[in-house]
Amino acid sequence: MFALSDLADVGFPTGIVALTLWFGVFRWNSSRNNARHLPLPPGPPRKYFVGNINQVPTSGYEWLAYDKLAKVYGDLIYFSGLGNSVLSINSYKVANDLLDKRGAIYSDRPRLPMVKELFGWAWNLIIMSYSEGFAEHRKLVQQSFQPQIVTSYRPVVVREVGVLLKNLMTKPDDFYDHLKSMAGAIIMMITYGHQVDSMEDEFIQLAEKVRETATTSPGSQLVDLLPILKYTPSWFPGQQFARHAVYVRSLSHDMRTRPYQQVQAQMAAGTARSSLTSKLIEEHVTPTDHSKEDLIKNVAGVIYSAGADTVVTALVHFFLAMMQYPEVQERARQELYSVVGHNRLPEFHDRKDLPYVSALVKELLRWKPIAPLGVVHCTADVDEYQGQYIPKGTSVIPNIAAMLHDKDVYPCPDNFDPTRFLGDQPSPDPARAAFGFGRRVCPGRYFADESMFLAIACILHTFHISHPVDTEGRPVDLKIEWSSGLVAVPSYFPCIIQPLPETRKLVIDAILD
Ligand code: HEM
Repeated sequence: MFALSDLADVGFPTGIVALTLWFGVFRWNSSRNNARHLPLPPGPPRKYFVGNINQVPTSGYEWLAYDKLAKVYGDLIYFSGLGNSVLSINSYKVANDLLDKRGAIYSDRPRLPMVKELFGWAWNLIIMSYSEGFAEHRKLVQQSFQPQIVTSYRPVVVREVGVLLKNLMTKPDDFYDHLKSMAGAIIMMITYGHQVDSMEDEFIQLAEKVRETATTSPGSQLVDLLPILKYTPSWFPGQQFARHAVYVRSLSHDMRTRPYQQVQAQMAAGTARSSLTSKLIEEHVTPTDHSKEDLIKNVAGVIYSAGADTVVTALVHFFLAMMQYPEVQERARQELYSVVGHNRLPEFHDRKDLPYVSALVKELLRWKPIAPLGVVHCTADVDEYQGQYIPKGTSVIPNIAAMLHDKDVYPCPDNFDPTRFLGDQPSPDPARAAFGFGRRVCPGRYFADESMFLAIACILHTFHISHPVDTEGRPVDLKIEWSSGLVAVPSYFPCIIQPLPETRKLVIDAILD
């Protein structure tokens, strides 16, 4: 991965030309628009030429590094230099004031030449800017995941949770793979009517390859700060990422087109299952009008790319929390037994009678944030906030992890404690930050919440989860590390998963079609 200090690797002439051009343009624009000479928000000391942009955290666990800086500079930290400005937001209040309430200014995405132009992800709504068709794409995705529509996906979730339970019974050590397979199967069935039967499925494998390449957050690469570098040839010293880009571009292309083509072929043969894609094709594509095909490919592709990883990560955190907090696990199970009994699995309609399990799902979103820095926003215009000037084109990074671990809002934030959401004065719902903000808030949030609830309720109802111990009975050290991509994915850890005698039969009988 590149850091700004690697500038020497880029080669003197390219570096110096880029610096001069970008620095000059940036200085001219900033002074022209800040007519009242308001101060910029505080940040680390700036050096001549590069400013303080080289202090943007990029080396892993960035959310903790921002949080540390916030203790020195406050909730808003500003970095600038080389023609770029970055604003880190470290409190929910500021995120709500700017990203939610001033959505018209704060909902664009930055240019991100690395991800969009080199890696070929420009079609993906997650990083799409206003000018690239955001409104049209967003509308279609949002319509497909409104609460009323989400309830129509429930049979698919029920089926795949049943498969998950069976898999956990037969091969408990592979729980991580089973979760990936379940989340992928749900998304593929809803989006493309494609039945996933195992991790070997070609589309699950494709998503795995994409996941392997997504180890850094968009915006953290040198080429994102100095877009001119993308014009240097792939053999240029320090441009190894250009070669890697060719591979990633092919994955992006396949993810967008291959499942779509499968639906097209099945529709032509009359064998297609009804799905989001088949419905959109029926509504928008005619023999003489194919103009909406790209839009449909993009919309389906973004659901495929965004929907599975996030839910898998939340569920892996669930196993971790249950290992570490056996008393929480037992209380949730007792609630399930008292409401659902031993003769059937939990169902969606049970949720209203399961306050503790519902609180557990909320605590899961808060405890180990899934997307700790969300997705970077960008200002579409200049702005003023608390007497400070925020330039147009500023990349805005919400530190969601810090907001969900604010000890004034969530006391003892590192503890997994669902009771914080119960009683007369519950803590605020973490969904207000965990799913992002304003016009870019996660459109899949209702669906994610439903899938997580059912999987968690059914697992707790049928399995006991415990921490592995060594030969002397001491808990094994788990040595978990979290990745730095958009989703902070934990590394594999061992976990003991055993069927409960009371409900074992329910897993064996779980209906599969
Ligand atoms: C626990 C699960 C999930 C979490 C924590 C999560 C979180 C997020 C966050 C933080 C963002 C960025 C919002 C912003 O820019 O402020 C986002 C965007 C997005 N999410 Fe999710 N997400 C989850 C599940 C899903 C699912 C299941 C889907 C699809 C079915 C989905 C689809 C999307 C899309 C399409 C965007 C981009 C929206 C845009 O840029 O306008 N997400 N999500």
